[in-house]
Amino acid sequence: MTIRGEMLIGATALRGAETEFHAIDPATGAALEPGFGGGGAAEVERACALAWEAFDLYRETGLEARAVFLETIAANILAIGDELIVRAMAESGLPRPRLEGERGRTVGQLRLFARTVREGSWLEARIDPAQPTRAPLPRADLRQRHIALGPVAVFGASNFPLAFSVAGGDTASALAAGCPVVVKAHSAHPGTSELIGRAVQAAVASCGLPEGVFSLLFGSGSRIGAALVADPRVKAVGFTGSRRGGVSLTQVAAARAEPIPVYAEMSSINPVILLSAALAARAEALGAGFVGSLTMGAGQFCTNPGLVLALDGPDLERFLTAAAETLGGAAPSTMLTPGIHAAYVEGVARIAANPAVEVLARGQQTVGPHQCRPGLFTSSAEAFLSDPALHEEIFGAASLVIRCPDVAALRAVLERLEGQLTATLHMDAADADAVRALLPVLERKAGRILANGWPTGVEVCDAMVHGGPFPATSDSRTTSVGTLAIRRFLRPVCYQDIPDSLLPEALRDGNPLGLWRRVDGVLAAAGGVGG
Ligand SMILES: NC(=O)c1ccc[n+]([C@@H]2O[C@H](COP(=O)([O-])OP(=O)(O)OC[C@H]3O[C@@H](n4cnc5c(N)ncnc54)[C@H](O)[C@@H]3O)[C@@H](O)[C@H]2O)c1
Ligand SMILES: O=CCCC(=O)C(=O)O
Repeated sequence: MTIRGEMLIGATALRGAETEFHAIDPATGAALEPGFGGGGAAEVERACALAWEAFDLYRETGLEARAVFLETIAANILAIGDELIVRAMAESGLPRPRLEGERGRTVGQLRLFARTVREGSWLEARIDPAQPTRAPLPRADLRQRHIALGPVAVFGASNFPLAFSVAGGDTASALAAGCPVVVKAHSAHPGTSELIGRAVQAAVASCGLPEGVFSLLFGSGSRIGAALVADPRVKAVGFTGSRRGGVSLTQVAAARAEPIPVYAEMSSINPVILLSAALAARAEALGAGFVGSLTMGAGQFCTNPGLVLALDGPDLERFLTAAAETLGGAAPSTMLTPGIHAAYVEGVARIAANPAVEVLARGQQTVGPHQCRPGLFTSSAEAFLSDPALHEEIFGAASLVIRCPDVAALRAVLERLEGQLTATLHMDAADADAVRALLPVLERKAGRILANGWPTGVEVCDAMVHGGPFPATSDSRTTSVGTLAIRRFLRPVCYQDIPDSLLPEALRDGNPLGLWRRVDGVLAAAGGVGG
């Protein structure tokens, strides 16, 4: 497949007339060919018009047809072959094994949503049959299902150029829900985006779907990104990126004549709590394991463990010695973009200059451009509680260990934290009482609570929650990874006394889709009303 520097608007491919830009290979600083033309108002208008035109048809595609569409996208992505991996490596600085794994995750995610679509429980069909003789008042026939919200604007993330980008979780879950998608590509990996975009575009065509089901735009976030979110035909937004970008888009969405939901995943420092018995039993192993998670992918994971809490004492010293030793040997690795690298260097300089912070260890010196030199820092609970600057995420392999004088201080630090994607507990049996005391706090703070693991590496499955209170996300009621993500793009509709032949199939008496439905209060397997 040839990368042409073109946007994909419905079935067409065209070059944007706005400012040309190139992807940068962060490992060399060199500009990659070809150049990409950014889109403008005309392309946003066309993509949104096509998406709106496609909406009513696409949202009523049969479950099987929609599932096959998702599976076709997955097959088309695999069919691109090594060109995809080579281009993604050049545009992101990420190594081959990581990108091959991410491609597997992306394809698996699409197939998981195909399974979800076929199974149909996301329709949440509910039927309360009429009770014409009920006294004192009869009950009407009431039936509920979920329908797609409308066209969704998706912002590709820089740090997962496949799994959180053009055909990543936001796109897969929106398409699964029945929503057309307009992607605003991340300018860090436009070639990867075009390759994946063409795979989706080809699937739309071969599955006989309306062309507006998918479009891909390039260009400036504050111009076409904001214009897309402001467009009245767009009904929801999926975003993974910076806190500033996510907050700005929620403001654009809230200021519309018709405000819409923005599902922005933004910032998290993912606290890790080392409880006393666990620390006593395996401080050295914990130190090494922690650094493995911290330095994975140059620390450019939203699940990166950026904060460690433990009671001060000899066992914490053992942990710190092991972590410092492992981190001291950690090789530098290329970061995603010059901008992300500059923000990391600035963040590390800022924390290192904080008088309440000790620099415990740095990784090996960098040898190339835009490389991340990992950093490990320590401070006290007292300093953390009095200085909000210490709560800020440094996107990259940097982490702060807080020495807590007692359990009350540890709990106070937790209470002071903003919302998080994850919270991790390292515990042994003797820590059970401490865990019981902390769990209610962690439930309030985080979307996922882990025991004796590391937060990096999110499983794509039914039970996953990759979300959490602000600023982890802009809407804590859902997740951007896993099958529950489909809910973000659905809303319930109730049909009262609508004749059976006019009802959507999901709600008809004969249950032609064979769904699990709640009928007269009872969750029932395939079968007609009353059957
Ligand atoms: N939470 C995460 O998983 C995560 C992932 C990547 C980056 N980040 C953070 O974001 C920083 C910058 O990285 P990035 O470029 O990937 O993120 P970003 O938020 O700057 O950009 C993400 C996407 O949003 C668009 N965008 C940004 N601001 C916008 C605005 N005001 N209006 C409309 N669109 C806008 C961009 O054009 C891009 O397509 C990193 O240093 C890091 O701190 C966080
Ligand atoms: O960067 C955000 C996603 C992190 C993730 O998916 C993972 O840790 O696997």
